[in-house]
Amino acid sequence: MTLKLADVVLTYPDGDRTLTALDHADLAVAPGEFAAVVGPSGSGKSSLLAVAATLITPDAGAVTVAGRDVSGASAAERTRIRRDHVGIVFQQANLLASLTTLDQLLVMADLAGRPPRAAAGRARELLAAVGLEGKEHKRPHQLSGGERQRVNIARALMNSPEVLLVDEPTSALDHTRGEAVVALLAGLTREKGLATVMVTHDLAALALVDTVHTMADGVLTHP
Ligand SMILES: Nc1ncnc2c1ncn2[C@@H]1O[C@H](COP(=O)(O)OP(=O)(O)OP(=O)(O)O)[C@@H](O)[C@H]1O
Repeated sequence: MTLKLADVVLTYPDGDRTLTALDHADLAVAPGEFAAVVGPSGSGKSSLLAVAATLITPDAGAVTVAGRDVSGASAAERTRIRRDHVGIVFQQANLLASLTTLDQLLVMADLAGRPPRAAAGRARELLAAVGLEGKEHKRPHQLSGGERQRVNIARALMNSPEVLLVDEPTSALDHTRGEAVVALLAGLTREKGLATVMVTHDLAALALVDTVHTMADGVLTHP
């Protein structure tokens, strides 16, 4: 399994009580598997992604990312694991307004200390793979919402992650563009052997995933 959460418990302080956001959650995603997590607002879906992304350390349980046990890892080790093995796609593209499409991707390689020449080749390849050939020199305001989300996906793949975590990728898009973005994620997951987890409210998106996990009050149930 490329991504594995075992018996994960996560609580947040809530006044003089604690709120259980993840209640003994288990999740296993294999290479090339496209998994969806659905559930009502506040049920713990974003918390699950944050734990899988090593952004939050749970109170208990084990988290394995790309074969690395991150449970006991230091903050610096977690940052390195996240940078080298995890791609994260948020709801809003969060692109840097002044940068071209190509530079949005090159920044990622630069942060990871990769040589610029190889990075430029990879960035162009990824932009072609997400259907953005010819848009390399456009800035975010010159792109449509769907195109910005494609840049976001290409950027998340820049450092060749094994795990791709995607939070509500279609929420800012109309139905047709949303469907195209999910189809793109499904294709990339298979082609690149990614372990992909997508949180979604979009029932149409579920037609293209392999597994649907349901979250309710912090409890994750499996197909
Ligand atoms: N930093 C935090 N501090 C305290 N409580 C939090 C924090 N983040 C989330 N929560 C609470 O934890 C629970 C799970 O939140 P989470 O954001 O994971 O749910 P979600 O399923 O992603 O919701 P949505 O679909 O609305 O984004 C909620 O009750 C939320 O209010």
